Amino acid sequence: MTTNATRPTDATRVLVLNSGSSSVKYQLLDMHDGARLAVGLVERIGEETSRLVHTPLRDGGSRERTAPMADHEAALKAVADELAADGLGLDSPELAAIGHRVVHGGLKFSAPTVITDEVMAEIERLVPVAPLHNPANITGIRTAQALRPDLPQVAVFDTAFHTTMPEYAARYAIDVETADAHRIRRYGFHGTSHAYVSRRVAGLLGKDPAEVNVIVLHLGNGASASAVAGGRCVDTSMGLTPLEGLVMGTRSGDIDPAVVFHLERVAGMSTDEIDVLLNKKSGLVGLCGDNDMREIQRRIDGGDERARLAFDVYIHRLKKYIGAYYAVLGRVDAVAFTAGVGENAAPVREAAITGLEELGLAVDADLNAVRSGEPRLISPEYARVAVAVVPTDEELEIAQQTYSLVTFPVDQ
Ligand SMILES: Nc1ncnc2c1ncn2[C@@H]1O[C@H](COP(=O)(O)OP(=O)(O)O)[C@@H](O)[C@H]1O
Ligand SMILES: CC(=O)OP(=O)(O)O
Ligand SMILES: [Mg+2]
Repeated sequence: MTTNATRPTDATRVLVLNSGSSSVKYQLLDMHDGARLAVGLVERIGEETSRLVHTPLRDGGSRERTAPMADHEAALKAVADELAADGLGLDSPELAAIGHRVVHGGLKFSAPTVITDEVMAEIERLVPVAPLHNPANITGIRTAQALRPDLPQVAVFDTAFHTTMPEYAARYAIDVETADAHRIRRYGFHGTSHAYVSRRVAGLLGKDPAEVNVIVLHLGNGASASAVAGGRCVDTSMGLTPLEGLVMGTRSGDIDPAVVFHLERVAGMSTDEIDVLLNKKSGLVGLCGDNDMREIQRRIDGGDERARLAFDVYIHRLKKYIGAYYAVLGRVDAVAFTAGVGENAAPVREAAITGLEELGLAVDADLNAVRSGEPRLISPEYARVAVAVVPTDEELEIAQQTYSLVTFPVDQ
């Protein structure tokens, strides 16, 4: 569908869809006053135990619906039903646009983009380098287009924030012609979160983003680190795909690439089997059978050695990236933890920073133990470098970028 869709005059609401490999997070916001009207999450899409938790914020309280949702289309239709039940349906004339998180935008998209046939074709072309994510994003866009063909649909790309990386950080040291022919380079992901968190940290320090150097640690199911100098990304741990870098829930992060040849030649595994091994059966789940940090902490408390080893491998990798990005930045003003693990797992934060005192880094045990949804400092006052916890808000960032694009369109 080639879209001529424009924002209905006076419409100020934006629906944001963040479609993950097996989940959809969504928010409906009124950009006129910044009010959140509804937030929700569909988990375990494709399983018998799919669950939708919908929270209409005007009335408070959550509604939970547990029902098998075979795919993302079914999940999005269930979301549309929940919104409609609160009089916030997708048919509302107050809806100005729908904003979509799109994980891989390659090099073409360094800014939010109104989705046309050409944009869709590019997102589809990138499926092989974001196999867990772009297909879900595409289904989200198609389902939303079918429900509201008249509305502008906007893509906000995870890769966009990283397009400022210098060439020497983005290039792999492989044959240049081969790399260029196949567009092989570091793209980086979670950019919307890295951008949002690095800005919020500057605010927390009472400084302008242009003045501060920050290491952002986005630790969710997928995890990545980035080095942000004066508001611009200068390096990040994910690469051509979201597989490189930190140890994640189910992904290995960095390994010797020769492991792949070895598994093919010696273990007789197919390329597809190795892909599944590294993306879905590795990381924390591969090391100890669990990918949820809460469960891993419970097991460690009970003396479980495999969970302890998984935790130690996770922390060791995290420390290596903090050290690496410290060196890349030269001067660091703050290290910021974000996403599910970074925001909630105090033992992860403590273990990652312990031993880095010579770098000016320390965590105050009492501040680290505080549970809060607000951005906050957890370093002692004497520390040279601030350590912060900053809840990420990819949906708010996507809503703001979507709304400003449909309100003040730029030539694309
Ligand atoms: N209270 C908590 N303590 C420790 N870890 C948590 C807690 N809550 C969530 N997590 C971790 O956060 C992960 C989900 O993070 P999230 O950022 O929502 O990931 P994603 O967006 O990739 O789905 C869970 O798998 C779990 O490991
Ligand atoms: C890019 C990526 O890994 O995203 P997520 O953490 O949502 O899986
Ligand atoms: Mg996430």
